[in-house]
Amino acid sequence: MSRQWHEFSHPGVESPVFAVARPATDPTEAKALGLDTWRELPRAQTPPWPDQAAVADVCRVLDTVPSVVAPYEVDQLRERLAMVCAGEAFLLQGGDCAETFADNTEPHLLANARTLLQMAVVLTYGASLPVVKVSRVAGQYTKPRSNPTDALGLPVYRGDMINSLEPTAEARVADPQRMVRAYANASSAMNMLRAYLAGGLADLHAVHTWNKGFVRDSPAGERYEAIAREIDRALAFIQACGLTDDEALRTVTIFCSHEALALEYDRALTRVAASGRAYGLSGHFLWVGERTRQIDGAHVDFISRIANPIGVKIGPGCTPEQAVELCEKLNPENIPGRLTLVARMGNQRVREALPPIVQKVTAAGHQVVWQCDPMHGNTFETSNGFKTRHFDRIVDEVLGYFEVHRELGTHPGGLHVELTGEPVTECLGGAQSIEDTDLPDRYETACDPRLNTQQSLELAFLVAEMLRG
Ligand SMILES: O=C[C@H](O)[C@H](O)COP(=O)(O)O
Ligand SMILES: C=C(OP(=O)(O)O)C(=O)O
Ligand SMILES: [Mn+2]
Repeated sequence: MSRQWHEFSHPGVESPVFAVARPATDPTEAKALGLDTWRELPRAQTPPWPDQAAVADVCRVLDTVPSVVAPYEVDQLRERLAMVCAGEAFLLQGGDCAETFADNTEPHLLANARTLLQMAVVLTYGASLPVVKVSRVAGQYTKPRSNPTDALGLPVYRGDMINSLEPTAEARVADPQRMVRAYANASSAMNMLRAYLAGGLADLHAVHTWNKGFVRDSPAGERYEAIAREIDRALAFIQACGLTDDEALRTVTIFCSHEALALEYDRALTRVAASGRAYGLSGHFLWVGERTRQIDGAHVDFISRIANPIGVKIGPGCTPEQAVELCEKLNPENIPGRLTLVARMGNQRVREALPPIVQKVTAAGHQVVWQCDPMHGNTFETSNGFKTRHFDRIVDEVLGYFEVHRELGTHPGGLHVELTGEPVTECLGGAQSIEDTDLPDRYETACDPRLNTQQSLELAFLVAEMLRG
């Protein structure tokens, strides 16, 4: 057998891969691109930095470091999301509510990636469509909060990029140096993920073998056997056709995403591409949360200036008119794949709150990806003091979201979930019947309760059933 490898790929010198982006530090250029306009605007959830000069010092460092992602990757994601927009693909986004520096470890990152990939295989089969995989990773270090103080009366934890979860007054002081640590952690997370993915972590056969293990061991496995068997048969068919060595079966891309909340960080990691357009290169996909989506506010302005695919969370308080305004401001050129509207209505509201929004946005001709976040509208506190969500309500919200889109003839484009690849006990229910008395066993989240591995896969199988109608 000859031993040979391809040392060089040949993208061609015209390829965007060769087009190096530059720091967005030239004041005239930055002004023309509007990259600092947000600084003059009302801003919710501002990190309480005690020393603005220290913030500026840190940002000067981040202004010129190698970015976490590259512009051509960002464009690639936007193109894939354009397929979602056109009903030709499905979007799966998931990961920790809040990443932490302590948990930015290989085991944690790989477990989360593996769970996302396992879900993606099931959904690919269920939807008979390619699945775009986006993780909440490599930058999900900031949190908007309901109250400025916690139950102990301390300044609230706002994510590892801003302060520490440790419950002391000193640890809760916002520290801009944390942005440098966030950048270092984000870059190393992407570095490791890219390496494992290139090495075959996403091999379709391996991922399906893990899923078969899940079906075998899950108390509700029987319900999922039919789909698992069908996937088995499809893979056997592919093998019989001699397609097993296809590169596409072994490698996939996982894009990274986070909430654009600490705007100082995302602005500092903005670069100007060769095209002259600004890219937020702290992540492939940046979104603005329910608490910061004010149309004339800082966050919406900032993401309006970058060329990335972007998202906005919309809760039950969002009016159809507000949704249309967001589309006009964030995607004036109506570029497909540019804007994702992430509905997080709660299972009791989704069936009445979502249709008028979808109708109005569609009637106005806006092309958006419709994504369902069935987590954030279904959070409550148990009598023993744990912030949690019930699996049944999560499933019901997804069901409601599919019903709405089926009724309106629009594409239910994707799912956005908080999950981890570890056997935590943070959300109630699922086949393991987690109850409130089980929550203290492994309640490890730094912010919101995540689906554990089993619950994530169960959700994927249930959604695959829904997708098959
Ligand atoms: O992740 C989302 C928000 O940060 C979270 O739901 C707000 O949580 P809080 O109500 O505990 O502040
Ligand atoms: C804060 C979040 O969501 P939302 O803005 O929808 O509350 C989140 O996704 O963690
Ligand atoms: Mn959350």
